[in-house]
Amino acid sequence: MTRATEQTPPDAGADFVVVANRLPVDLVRDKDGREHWKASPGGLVTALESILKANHGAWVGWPGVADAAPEPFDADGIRLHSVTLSAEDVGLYYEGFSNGTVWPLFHDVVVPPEYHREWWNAYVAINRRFAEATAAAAATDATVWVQDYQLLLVPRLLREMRPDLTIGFFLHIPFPPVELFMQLPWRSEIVEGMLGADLVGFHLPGGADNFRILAHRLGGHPSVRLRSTRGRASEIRVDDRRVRVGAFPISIDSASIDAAARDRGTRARAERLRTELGSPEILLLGVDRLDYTKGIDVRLRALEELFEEGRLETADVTLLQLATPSRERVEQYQIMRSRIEESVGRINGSFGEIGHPVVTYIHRPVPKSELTAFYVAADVMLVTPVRDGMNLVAKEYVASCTDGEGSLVLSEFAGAAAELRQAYLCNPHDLEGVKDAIMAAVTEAEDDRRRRMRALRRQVLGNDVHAWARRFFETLDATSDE
Ligand SMILES: Nc1nc2c(ncn2[C@@H]2O[C@H](COP(=O)(O)OP(=O)(O)O)[C@@H](O)[C@H]2O)c(=O)[nH]1
Ligand SMILES: O=P(O)(O)OC[C@H]1O[C@H](O[C@H]2O[C@H](CO)[C@@H](O)[C@H](O)[C@H]2O)[C@H](O)[C@@H](O)[C@@H]1O
Repeated sequence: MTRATEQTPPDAGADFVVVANRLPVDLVRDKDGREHWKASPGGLVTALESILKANHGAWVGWPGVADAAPEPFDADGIRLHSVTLSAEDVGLYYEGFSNGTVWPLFHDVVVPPEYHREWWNAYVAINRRFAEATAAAAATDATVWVQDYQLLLVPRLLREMRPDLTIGFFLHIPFPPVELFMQLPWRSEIVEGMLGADLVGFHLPGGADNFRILAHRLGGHPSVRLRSTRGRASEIRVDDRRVRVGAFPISIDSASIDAAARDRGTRARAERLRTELGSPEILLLGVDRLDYTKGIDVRLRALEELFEEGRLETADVTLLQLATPSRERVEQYQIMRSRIEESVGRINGSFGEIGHPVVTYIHRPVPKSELTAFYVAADVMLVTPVRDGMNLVAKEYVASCTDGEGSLVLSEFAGAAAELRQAYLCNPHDLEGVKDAIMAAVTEAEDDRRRRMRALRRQVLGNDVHAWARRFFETLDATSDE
């Protein structure tokens, strides 16, 4: 990787810049070629909105379609800077290196990662493009927060271009064990890229530990553990700099989801939904991007066996599975989609009645209000990923259980399991264990179920996404004061 050249800060620029693969709005191109913007209000936007507005904030990201090159514009007080990606860039950098190499490698190699020099070269070039756009958007001494695995090289590139900046980096997906990470042909470049930040954040302490070990093994950078009242934190020495490393588990806008779930319209929609689904005694729910990490296949297999064994009665139980389309041009996603749709067909063929499938499967996004009604309607939420950075769906479900009813079956391999200890935890690789967790969630005494949900709600309502952003910034501020 060649060094980036130092740049002069722009006269006017933002004091706070978020850099993410995607902008907080998506450009939508109609069939007739017309373009319009659609808000994509993820949790990150909600968490950072007030900080962005108060600090002349800017957001640098890809508008979501190939070859789009809109000029910078303001949306709700935030300056949006688009990074243009050609169709070839999308194929090599986004679908290729980001989602064909890093995503499976960092998710415990649940499908084989592919290592292609052409993908890597494009990843380096596009990371440089993001860094250049950020360097041009940031005011002197600004704070920049780089997001996620698509931009692992940006912190170092940006530091080389703009040494005046304070740089934070947060990884939203797991950081893998040393033995797996060592497969990566460009492992040193990736670690050095991340070490360009002043603060590197992970969801879990284990990810931070893995990173610290790799920084030493690959770059010879020593580290020390810091005393911290809230979890473990470390500091890595990189030449004359100190890079802080720590765990910052992300959350949701708990209060607003709680309020949306209490809304009369939402509750009425939830009632109607249950009727439309045939008024089942027990409504199971799954909500995921259609991704091979999410374990949709695991829960379908568990359900099929529970029906076959007669432990669940098909007359009483129905599953609503929302599987929103994701990364559809990546082969492993196509393979997983076929497998899931085949299972849904087989289960309904074996156990459904005319007009009453036992699995209702939706493969398209639904509006947020509809999703909240799904959460309110469900008796049991099934979250069974084989590996997941956090899983916000699990927390959203808990925030929606405003009457204290509802049970969460949660994989131990989701980041959320570290906080949601009172869920019905299961190992997604142990099918009998998953079946037992579902049965416990369905059959446990009401008092016990309510006790679990009370504890889960205390956790989720007491630790929201605003607290997450605050903790990250306080730590980042402390590093720049030292
Ligand atoms: N509005 C809407 N949001 C969705 C839909 N499907 C998933 N989501 C949201 O997408 C997010 C998924 O986050 P998470 O569970 O952490 O998994 P991720 O997909 O790997 O980021 C949650 O905030 C969900 O509410 C959908 O169909 N409609
Ligand atoms: O942008 P896409 O390729 O369509 O993918 C959507 C996002 O998926 C990933 O989400 C992760 O972040 C969540 C919040 O921290 C976390 O709960 C979840 O476990 C992760 O999988 C990805 O990291 C994002 O960059 C994508 O935008």
